[in-house]
Formats: sequence, C-alpha cells, structure tokens
Amino acid sequence: MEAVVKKFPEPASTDQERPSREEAEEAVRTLLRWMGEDPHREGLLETPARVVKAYSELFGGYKMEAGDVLGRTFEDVSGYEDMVLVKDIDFHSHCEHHMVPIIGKAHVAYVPNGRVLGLSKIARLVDIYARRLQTQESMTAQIATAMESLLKPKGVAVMIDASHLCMSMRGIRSKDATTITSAFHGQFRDDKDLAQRFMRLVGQAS
Ligand SMILES: Nc1nc2c(ncn2[C@@H]2O[C@H](COP(=O)(O)OP(=O)(O)OP(=O)(O)O)[C@@H](O)[C@H]2O)c(=O)[nH]1
Ligand SMILES: [Zn+2]
Repeated sequence: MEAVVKKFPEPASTDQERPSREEAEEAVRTLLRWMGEDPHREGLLETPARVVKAYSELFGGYKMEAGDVLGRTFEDVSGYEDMVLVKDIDFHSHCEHHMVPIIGKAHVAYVPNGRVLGLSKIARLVDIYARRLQTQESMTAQIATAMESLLKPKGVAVMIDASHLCMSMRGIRSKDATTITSAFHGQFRDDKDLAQRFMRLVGQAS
C-alpha cells in the first residue's frame, strides 16, 4: 500500500462568513415560527440543536475531499486488468433546489491502469459527494472526474439511479419516477462493448 495525499480541485466550501452554531440554531427557530410552530413548547426546545447536529452529519461532505479517500492505491493484483465494478452503492443526498432528499444507488466502474483502489473507497467517494447539496447530474460528473483525476485509470463509468423526494412528496407528486444519469470516460466511451457490459452488469441492458 502506498499512502499519497493527492490534491483535487473541489468546489469551494465557503468557510468564510460561515455562521456560528448558535446562529444556525436560531435560523431553525425562525423556520419553526414561520411554519406556525412554537419553538418554546417542550417538545421543540432541543430541536434546533438536533437539526444542526443532523445537518452537520448530512452535509459533512463539505469537510472532506476526494483525495482523502482515493489517495491510497495498491499495485499487486496479479496482472488483473479488466473492469472493476462496485454496484448498488446506497446513498442519501439532498437536492440543491429544495434541500429535500435524493435517495438512490450509484454504480461505479473503472479499468485499472496498473493500480487499484480499496473497494470501500469507491463507496466513500460516493458518500463525500452525496453529503453535499446536489443535482444528480453534478454528482455523477464529480464522481467520474475525481476517479479519473486521482486514479488515472484507463476508463471510468458512473451510473446513478435515484428518486427525488422533491418530485414525490411535493410538487408534481410523481411517486414512482426515478432518474438515471451516467458518465462514461476513456475506454467506456470508446469501447461500446465495454460500455454495454457495464450496462448489463448494473441491470440497465439485457
Ligand atoms: N436537472 C435536475 N433537476 C432537479 C434535480 N433535483 C431537482 N430538480 C428539479 O429542479 C427544478 C426546479 O424547478 P423550479 O421551477 O425552479 O422549482 P419548483 O417550482 O419547486 O418546481 P416543481 O418541482 O416543478 O414544483 C424542478 O424541476 C426539480 O424537479 C436534479 O438533480 N437535476
Ligand atoms: Zn429538488
């Protein structure tokens, strides 16, 4: 194993002018009052602190970078050089338009160029980007670009299949709609058979 801390340009997490925990809790009290609630009733007294604590977990991806998890790779795989696919990675994210959950699965494949990743690191990468406000398209592209920049594989394919609660619990209320996005780089873009094999393995082609 080789530990290398790799830098990767990330969307800025705006540390400047970041409000304090107290200000964030006050903002939750304001929302509760706006909803018609009484933030001073017993059941809600601790709610602002709980919401801020939950948000710091749900949006913890701003404190992490792809290089933190993709920096460690290893080489000794006895000459294995086919696609490596980690599929059905469950994730929970939040859409940047309504801050309502996106729930889905990510499938990530790459063709190694000598070095491979620990498999859990791929799920950790998905988790970093999921724990930010997202569009499904951006999340798909960010995962693919991070894999490509940090691992430099021969190819990367990412597919995300997700439900947007902003489409089911509000708005159009289309409860069964799911959205599929994909990104194909390198060999997955150039080799139709490889792309087709990926699609079959993730259950999107027969
Ligand atoms: N492309 C894309 N759109 C998304 C995603 N998540 C939510 N949206 C959409 O963002 C759009 C925002 O549209 P607006 O018209 O500004 O907002 P809105 O009035 O709340 O829209 P409705 O959901 O149609 O009620 C909606 O069509 C959402 O379905 C995403 O990941 N990708
Ligand atoms: Zn939304």
